Amino acid sequence: MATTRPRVLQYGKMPLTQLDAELAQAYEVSILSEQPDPERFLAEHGGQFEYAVTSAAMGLPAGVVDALPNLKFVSSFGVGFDALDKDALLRRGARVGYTPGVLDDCVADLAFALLLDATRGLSESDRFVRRGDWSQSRFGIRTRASGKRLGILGMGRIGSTVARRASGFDMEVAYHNRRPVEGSPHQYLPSLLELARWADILVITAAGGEGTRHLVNAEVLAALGPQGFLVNVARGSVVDEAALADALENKRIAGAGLDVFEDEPRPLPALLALDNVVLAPHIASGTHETRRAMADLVLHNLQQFIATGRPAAEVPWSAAQ
Ligand SMILES: NC(=O)C1=CN([C@@H]2O[C@H](COP(=O)(O)OP(=O)(O)OC[C@H]3O[C@@H](n4cnc5c(N)ncnc54)[C@H](OP(=O)(O)O)[C@@H]3O)[C@@H](O)[C@H]2O)C=CC1
Ligand SMILES: O=C(O)C(=O)CO
Repeated sequence: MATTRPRVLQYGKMPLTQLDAELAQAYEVSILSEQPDPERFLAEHGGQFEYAVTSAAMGLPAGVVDALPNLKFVSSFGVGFDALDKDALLRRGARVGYTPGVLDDCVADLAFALLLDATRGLSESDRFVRRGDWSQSRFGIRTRASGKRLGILGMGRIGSTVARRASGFDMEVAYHNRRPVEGSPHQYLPSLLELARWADILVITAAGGEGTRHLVNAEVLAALGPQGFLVNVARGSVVDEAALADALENKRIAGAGLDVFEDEPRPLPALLALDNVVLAPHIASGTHETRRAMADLVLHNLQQFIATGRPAAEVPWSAAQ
């Protein structure tokens, strides 16, 4: 007897190619971005899908959710859920799975890579050597990273992994969240401005979305000060990028390391012209090991939901339904 495989709407190609193949093997998959006319496809076939797969980067807009009247579950590749339309999903009563925890180490590693690069001028020194400048001049001396005060905005899963890395660099750690973390050995500062004044290096690991939009603004950057460094591995939306470019250009902060931007994949052009900022194309979770673990959780969440009505890892506002 022929078995019918569940139909899955995949919003676009996944950030791990094997996952596209694995999904297609286990389910009857339609990739929306591959349809010649996605809107027409949704209008004609939207009612056939109970399950959808997407990623933190692609998200899922209200227009798509609204065109899937029977949607029950979305499995998202990534831990950030700011690009998934919460209101539309809650209206639909669809649940949402995501991939927390499995990427913490690699994201914290990249935060440290950016921190060390920004403070020690590693990328800039690489450009210096390749240009042949070494035979004519000396590369300027830079700022020590170890032993400094590390401020963490967002002491969650990734923030606390960054804090563990910091102990190996003999750093003092303080943090700001909306609420202190029970049992945390680190100092809690009730305002971001206080944290920025205290810190030598401010690392952003807070969730993105409207609640954190432009938390790091010109005032916070001024508080960080001309010797201070900013590292962002969370979301570009947490930082006022124009204010950051202005602070970097006018040396109101010393430097920055950024993996995320307000309008990806288009960092503000002003940033591209500056030597005191290191730019990465949103790669913090981009290792073979971590992307594999994320893919496994995307598949597991989908299987679990189909079997039991609950995914293994569910976005908090979805679980609260
Ligand atoms: N660059 C990349 O490739 C990646 C980026 N990310 C980003 O990192 C983010 C963090 O992930 P993760 O650590 O797992 O998430 P968690 O939910 O564990 O941590 C988020 C932290 O943000 C804090 N926070 C939320 N809102 C505010 C606010 N308004 N002011 C201050 N602090 C706030 C929370 O504390 P509280 O609730 O007490 O305020 C919490 O400590 C993700 O949301 C994602 O956007 C994740 C993976 C990869
Ligand atoms: O997981 C996330 O939220 C990302 O940004 C990509 O890993």
